[in-house]
Amino acid sequence: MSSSWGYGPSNGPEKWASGFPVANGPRQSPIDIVPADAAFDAGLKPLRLKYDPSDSLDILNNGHSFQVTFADDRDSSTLTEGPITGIYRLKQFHFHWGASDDKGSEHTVAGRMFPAELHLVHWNTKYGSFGEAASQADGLAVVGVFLQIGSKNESLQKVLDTFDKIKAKGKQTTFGGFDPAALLPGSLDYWTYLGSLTTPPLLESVTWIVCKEPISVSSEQMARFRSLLFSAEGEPECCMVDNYRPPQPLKGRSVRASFQ
Ligand SMILES: N=Nc1ccc(S(N)(=O)=O)cc1
Ligand SMILES: [Zn+2]
Repeated sequence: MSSSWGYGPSNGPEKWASGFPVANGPRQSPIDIVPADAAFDAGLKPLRLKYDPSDSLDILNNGHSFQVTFADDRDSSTLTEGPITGIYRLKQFHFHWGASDDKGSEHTVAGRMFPAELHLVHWNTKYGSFGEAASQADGLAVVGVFLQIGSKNESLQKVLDTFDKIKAKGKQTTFGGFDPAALLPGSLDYWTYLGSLTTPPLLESVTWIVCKEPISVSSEQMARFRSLLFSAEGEPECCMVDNYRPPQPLKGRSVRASFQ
């Protein structure tokens, strides 16, 4: 199971627990965020995101999503402040999306699904590498941003313009000089809680930071996401859609808000 997990009826989220028992653990992600239940915490600091476009390296179809990978050998693209302590380096960003505009996000807000969700993945530099950090309770911090249907997102379009080169699983191409800050909403108000990776290995090492304000994406741009394939060249074509895990039980966790 561990090498062939996916989002289909035979290998999807309902089947992951057999290969990854932590799937039923106490701090799994995503969750449904209920704003009325999220207590404002005046002790939460504003997010401090400092990204260097020269750190962006390449874009890859990994068979589950596509991801833009960053050089992480220096403190040049970092997340500090917010709910975390220390310095977390940006490793990659990727998305989750649906087969139609009425679904696709992993986190939901009072039961509302968005057509897609962006994840900016950072690791705690006290652990030396992403791999080491991923197994630590405070090892990772992921900033989640919802996408909602509206005007065309010109920054996102730069990413979508590479899709002809990464249509199939395993394809990658260079992608330098991209500033991920251009994908952030105007307000960095956020909800935060302790959770996990939302795909196998589902490690419970993530401080989740979910932005309240979505960014825009046009319906035509969402159609471009759906032109990617889960399948590799030479395999029967399988459209990359519905690559999201549904919300998981809160199990007594609290969600805090950085805003009133
Ligand atoms: N193996 N690396 C991963 C990194 C981030 C995520 S997520 N979707 O939780 O941001 C999942 C897996
Ligand atoms: Zn993700």
